[in-house]
Formats: sequence, structure tokens, C-alpha cells
Amino acid sequence: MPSEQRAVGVVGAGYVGLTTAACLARLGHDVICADIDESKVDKLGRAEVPIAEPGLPALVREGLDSSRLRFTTELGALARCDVVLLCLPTPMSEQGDADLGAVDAALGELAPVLARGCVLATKSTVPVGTTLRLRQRLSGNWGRADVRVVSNPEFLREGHAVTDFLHPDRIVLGTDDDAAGEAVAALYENLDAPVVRTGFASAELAKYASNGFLALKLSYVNELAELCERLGADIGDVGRVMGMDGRIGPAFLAPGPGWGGSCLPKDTEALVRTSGTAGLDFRLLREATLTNLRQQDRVLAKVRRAVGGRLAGARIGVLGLTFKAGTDDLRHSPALAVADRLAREGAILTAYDPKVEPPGPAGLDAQVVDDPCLVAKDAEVILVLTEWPEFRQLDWPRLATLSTHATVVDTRNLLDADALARAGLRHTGTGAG
Ligand SMILES: NC(=O)c1ccc[n+]([C@@H]2O[C@H](COP(=O)([O-])OP(=O)(O)OC[C@H]3O[C@@H](n4cnc5c(N)ncnc54)[C@H](O)[C@@H]3O)[C@@H](O)[C@H]2O)c1
Ligand SMILES: O=c1ccn([C@@H]2O[C@H](COP(=O)(O)OP(=O)(O)O[C@H]3O[C@H](CO)[C@@H](O)[C@H](O)[C@H]3O)[C@@H](O)[C@H]2O)c(=O)[nH]1
Repeated sequence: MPSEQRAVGVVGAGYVGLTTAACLARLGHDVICADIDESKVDKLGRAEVPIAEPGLPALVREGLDSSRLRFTTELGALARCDVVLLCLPTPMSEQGDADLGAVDAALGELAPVLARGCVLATKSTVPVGTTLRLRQRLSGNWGRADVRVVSNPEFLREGHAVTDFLHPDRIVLGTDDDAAGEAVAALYENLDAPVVRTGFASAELAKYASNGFLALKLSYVNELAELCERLGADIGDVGRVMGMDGRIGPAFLAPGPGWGGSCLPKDTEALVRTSGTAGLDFRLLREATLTNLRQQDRVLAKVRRAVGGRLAGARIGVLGLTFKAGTDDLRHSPALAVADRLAREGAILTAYDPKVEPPGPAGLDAQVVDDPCLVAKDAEVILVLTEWPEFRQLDWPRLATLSTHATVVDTRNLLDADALARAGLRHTGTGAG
């Protein structure tokens, strides 16, 4: 239990908001979570969790049962909260910068109702200057100079949201108001993590800088994988050697079809835009995005080679559509992008993903099936795009028979090439010459 139970408001019940709300209730706080999506709020009230996050349903159920967690569609219900955390979407706008429409809309509703002296914290990923701008608007437009603001960026990963929230590498509090920072720090007092106190700009930038760096690391690795193929090296070995250097670290060294998801692409783009506005052309980061697109071209080229040069009419079985394993999220999924490009080139696709139910995402011209064996039927190529561990356990000899001995293009180096060879399947991995 915390030394003092806080009344916490969470705005937005998505990956970040719902995880934050449920975990803060677990930590002993009194939490009310608001979302404009009525059907989501209804479901959550019945402990039905609409996203796939390990451990989250149990925490939501526990919070509801203990009455420390409630859900509402009314932002007015947050009127008695000591701290309100904004966990609203900040998607990529058409121009590439962060769309703050949801943050602005929620602020307009919250401003008249927030408790006197309440602390409002941005957990959403917001461009440098946003948190201060919220304070200016609160005071200038609504006479709410009493509301204090803190930037408290979130670093959790999808698929590990609960664990990452409860065991963070760091907690970042950006503010010029020590008492406000302490009020937010108190929410996390029972977490064993270093608390980094900074100004607003550093906190906001640190979030973008982290995601930008991860994107750079991955583009470097994907480019290196291509070089390995040309030079007869193996990216697995090269990465292992690199990762043993404490300055580099072993994480984020696995090649794939490119990096995606709801965060890395939009945050990288937004950081490039922010840099441009500050008069700096962040060429390195722009190049990382271009490399990322080239990675998709390489996957297409491999599939094209495997079917003898013509994609039109080629039968391709796709394993994996989500942007990575462990999540049901399809936002900016490279797997989906590659599948879509293949379909547009005339390939006939059958796709399976353990977290995507038939008929699959709107707009994808593919037959999405609920049995992984069905993707193999008559396939010339079986294309592995997401690193779901269960793909390793498939009955590969049966898939080989169904597919009349296809080539397996394994963008994630997930499968055992020798086992596939024994089953009669050719294996084309990534980054081994
Ligand atoms: N997804 C992640 O892994 C992750 C991790 C760290 C940070 N972030 C950042 O956190 C923020 C939220 O991301 P997310 O993935 O949780 O988003 P999400 O799309 O999963 O959830 C956002 C929720 O906000 C609700 N919403 C939209 N407008 C609203 C309004 N005006 N009032 C109340 N609710 C409203 C939506 O209905 C939705 O349920 C983004 O800035 C994102 O960049 C995301
Ligand atoms: O070795 C690796 C690791 C990751 N990826 C890909 O990189 C992308 C991003 O993966 P990940 O970072 O795990 O996804 P997210 O859940 O979107 O998490 C990122 O974005 C969040 C939102 O900002 C941050 O909070 C997290 O710290 C940050 O890791 C995915 O397409 C992965 O398949 C690889 O290709 N190889």
C-alpha cells in the first residue's frame, strides 16, 4: 500500500491508459479511468479487456472487485482527483508531426472541472513544448493557474505493458514545480525504479530520443543483415558479438521486415519534424526511415526470387500480420504493409496470425484463416513476417506436403532451417550469406 492513497484520474483507456489505471489501482490508489469510447467503457466495466496484454485482464478484474478502479465516459467524474494523467493518442498527422487533437479536446473538457491545485501530467508522447503550452492554455483560456503540470512520458512496450509499467527502467518527471513532481512521484513510490527529474523539454525530448534511437539501431541491424548476405557473414553471429559489448547491449539486434507499431514510426517522424522546426535537418533519422522502407523492398525481392520472378498469380502463405509477436496491434505493421504490397502486385495471399481473426483487417486483399496449416495449401512461398513462437511448433512436415514443398522466406530468422530441410522445405532467412 502507498503511504498515502491518491485519487488518480486517467484519461484514455488504450494500451497506456488502461495499463496505467489498472497498475495504479494494484499499487493501492483510487483510480478512475475515462474514455470517450462508450462501448469500450461498457466492456471494461464488465472486466472485458479489449486489447491483448498479458496480465491486464486479471488486474482490471482485481481493480473492479476492490472498487479501486472505475471506468467512465464522463471527464467530469475526474473532478475530485489529485493527479490526472493524460494517456491520449497522439497519432501521426498528414504532415508527419504529432496530432494533438485528442489532447486539446480533453483539455477543454477537463479545464472547468479539475480540482483546485490538481496536477495534470502528460503520459502521452507529446512534442517538446506541449506540456508547458497546456499550462499556458489552462491559465490563459480558463483562469486555471492553480492547475500544475508535469511531463511524465511512458516507456512501456506492447505485449509487456503490465511488466514494463510495474518494473520500469526509469520514471521521468519533467517540471519546474517540485511539489507537482512529488505528487506524481508519489504514485510510483512502491516501484523500484530510478526517478529522473528534469525540465519539461528534456522529459518530452527524452521520450522521442529513446524511440528514435531504437529505430536507428534497428535500421542499422537490418542494413547490416543485407551486408551479411552479400559478404557471406551471419547476422546472428555478428549481432551476438556486438551485443556482448556492454556499450551496445544485446537487445534490438534482431533483423526483420522493418520496424513498425503505433510508436516508432510516428515518433521518429515527429522527431524529424521537431528538428526541422528547430532548424536542424536530422538526416540520420530520416535515413533510418528510408532504410526501413528498403527493408520491405528486400522482403518483396526475396519472395519474387522464390517464385521465379513473377508475383502476379503466385500463391503465398503469410504467417503473422501484427507488427511484432505478443500483441494484437496492427497499427503501422510492417507485416501488414508487406502483405498489402504483395497483394497489390497480384499475389494470391492466405494469411494467419494467432491474434487476427478472419476476415482480417479491412483493405487487405488476403484470405485470413484461423488455422496456420491452411496458409500452406498450394503455397509456393510461406512467408514468416511476425516472430510468433508458436510458428516454430507447427507441423512443418504436414505444411511441406500441403504446399508441395514451398520455399519458406523467414524474415525473422524464427525457424530452424535444418528441421525445415528435413521436412522438405527450402529456408531463406535474413542476414546469412
Ligand atoms: N502503445 C504503446 O505501447 C505506448 C507506449 C508508450 C507511450 N505511448 C504513447 O501514449 C499515448 C497513448 O497511446 P496508446 O497506444 O495507449 O493509444 P490508444 O489508441 O491505444 O488509446 C487511446 C485511448 O484514448 C481514447 N480517447 C481518444 N480521445 C479521447 C478523449 N478526447 N477523451 C477521452 N478518451 C479519448 C481512445 O478511445 C482510446 O481508448 C500516445 O501518445 C502514445 O504515443 C504508447
Ligand atoms: O530486435 C528487434 C526488436 C524489435 N523489432 C521491431 O521493432 C518494432 C518495435 O518494437 P517494440 O519497441 O518492442 O514495440 P513497441 O511496443 O511499439 O514499443 C516501443 O514504442 C513504445 C511507444 O512509445 C515505447 O514505449 C517502447 O519503449 C518502445 O520499445 C517492431 O516492429 C518489432 O518487430 C525488430 O525488428 N527487432
